[in-house]
Amino acid sequence: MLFHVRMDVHLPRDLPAGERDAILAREKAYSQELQRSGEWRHIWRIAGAYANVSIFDVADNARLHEILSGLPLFPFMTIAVMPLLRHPSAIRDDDT
Ligand SMILES: O=C(O)C[C@H]1C=CC(=O)O1
Repeated sequence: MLFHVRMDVHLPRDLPAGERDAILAREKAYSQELQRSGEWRHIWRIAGAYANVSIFDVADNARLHEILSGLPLFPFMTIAVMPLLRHPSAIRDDDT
C-alpha cells in the first residue's frame, strides 16, 4: 500500500546541540535503512521548510504507523498521511 506522508520537524530551540546531533544521526540511519529495504520509496525536502514529503510502500496501515512512530524525530514532528492508489490515467507501471 502506498502512502504520501508529509513530515514537519519542530526541534525545540533549547535542545542541547549534542542531543540534537545524536537524534539526527539516528534519524538518518533509520530512514536510509528503510529506503534500502524499499518501504520508504521516496523522500524529498520541501523547499523553504524543515519538512519532507515521502512516499512509503508498506504492507498495511499498522506497518506505516510502526515506521512513523519509530522515527527518532517522531516526538518533534507533525505528520500528515494520505493513502494513495493508482490513478486511472497513470502510464507508469510502477505507480501502484
Ligand atoms: O529532515 C527531515 O525531513 C526529517 C527526517 C526524515 C528523514 C530524515 O532523515 O530526517
